[in-house]
Amino acid sequence: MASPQGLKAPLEFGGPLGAAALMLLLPATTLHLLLAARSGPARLLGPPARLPGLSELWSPAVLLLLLTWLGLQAALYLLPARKVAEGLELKDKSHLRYPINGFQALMLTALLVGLGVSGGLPLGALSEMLLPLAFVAILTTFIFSFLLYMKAQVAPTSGLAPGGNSGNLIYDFFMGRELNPRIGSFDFKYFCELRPGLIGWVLINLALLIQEAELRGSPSLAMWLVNGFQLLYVGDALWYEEAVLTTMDITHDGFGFMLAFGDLVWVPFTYSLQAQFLLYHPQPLGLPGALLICLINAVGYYIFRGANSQKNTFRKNPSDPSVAGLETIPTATGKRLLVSGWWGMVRHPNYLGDLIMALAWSLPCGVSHLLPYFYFLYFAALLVHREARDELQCLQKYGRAWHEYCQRVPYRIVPYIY
Ligand SMILES: NC(=O)C1=CN([C@@H]2O[C@H](COP(=O)(O)OP(=O)(O)OC[C@H]3O[C@@H](n4cnc5c(N)ncnc54)[C@H](OP(=O)(O)O)[C@@H]3O)[C@@H](O)[C@H]2O)C=CC1
Ligand SMILES: CC(C)CCC[C@@H](C)[C@H]1CC=C2C3=C(CC[C@@]21C)[C@@]1(C)CC[C@H](O)C[C@@H]1CC3
Repeated sequence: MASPQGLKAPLEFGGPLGAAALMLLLPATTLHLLLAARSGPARLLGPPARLPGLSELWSPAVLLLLLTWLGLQAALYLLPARKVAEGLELKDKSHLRYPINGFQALMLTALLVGLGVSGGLPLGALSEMLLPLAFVAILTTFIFSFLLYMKAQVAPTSGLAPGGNSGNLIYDFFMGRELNPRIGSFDFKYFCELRPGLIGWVLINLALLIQEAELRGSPSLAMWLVNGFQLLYVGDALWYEEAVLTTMDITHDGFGFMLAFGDLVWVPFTYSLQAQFLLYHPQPLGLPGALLICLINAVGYYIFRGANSQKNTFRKNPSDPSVAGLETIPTATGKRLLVSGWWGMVRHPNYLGDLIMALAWSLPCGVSHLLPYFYFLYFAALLVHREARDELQCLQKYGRAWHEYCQRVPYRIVPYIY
């Protein structure tokens, strides 16, 4: 297949070979982490204690459960929204419209689950189904990505992403060809980025907490902390849902296997790893330790939210009193870059806050195992890679102004270190 004109972009992730390797490695890692969390030694590295048979992985009933979940979230997405936001300008100068009702979807899901649990729904049993659920989610993601790839064949060239149209089938399948695949007003990428995976993640956490209460009489303090911190993070993402419209995932990346897998498999099944670990490996945690961990999470959240809100307010209305006094660098595009406040401390202060929170999510699991620190380690690698991708795009957008910003704010994520 010839690549459409004007869409040539340097290959990322090691090209087709790297993409093929990741498509094997990422599902295998997900299953490995789930198995390791349940095993006695809970080893992050090394072979799993045992390999599951196909009968433990495949279940039509679990597939039905997953499809019901996706259907429920799609129905909530289609409900009237408090606001409809416009995305950034597209190549053809048009703007797409997006419903802002993610937080409403979270609340309605909580209401439905609450009603279900009080009516006898055995939510704790979900914790026993995570392995087959992840397996069917992986299969579903492969099929979904194939359908997205086929849909892109009939999309107009202006609707294709800059990165996923190399002409190599494997690479383009992985990166995603179409930028904003939609049927009518239903936007698949926007829907997947924030709803089924993120809300699924907190639901899995809750199931693990309920299961722990059933097993041991009450949930442990460590389990409460992990549930509380991650619920705050997911609630925040959905409350500030509109901010996702300016992320590179929405504005730049195509929707293919990488994002579909990240949203539908990676987030719910690996981001809940700490709670999974705690169910099978209870950890003692005293009040002073818990308070210290809460403080670490609060500091991380303060930086994360402060930095994100400062940039979002500035981009929406630079004369807003909360940002009007900040120092800025003008760029040739007419946009300005903040060079004081949070964005004068490091070039990605929101990543710093996010990483501090990631550490706080692992600490309740103690220091006896590396496994619960997987999220922190993976996330540090993801943010370093993401920061390099973002800076390249900023350099292309802002040229000399970006160079000046880098000179004035030399550290990327951690002051005086990186
Ligand atoms: N938990 C997870 O798995 C993940 C979480 N995240 C989180 O999601 C959030 C969004 O992150 P991400 O999408 O990577 O990008 P950011 O929110 O960091 O946005 C980057 C963009 O901000 C603008 N910008 C950069 N520097 C400045 C400045 N000095 N002044 C003004 N604008 C500036 C540029 O866009 P422009 O100039 O065009 O406005 C740049 O492209 C973050 O909080 C991150 O931590 C991200 C990935 C994964
Ligand atoms: C499959 C690979 C390992 C890479 C997968 C990456 C995805 C898991 C992430 C890419 C960008 C993401 C964002 C978020 C979740 C993780 C993914 C989907 C947030 C929604 C998390 C909450 C924040 O407040 C906003 C984030 C936007 C980007």
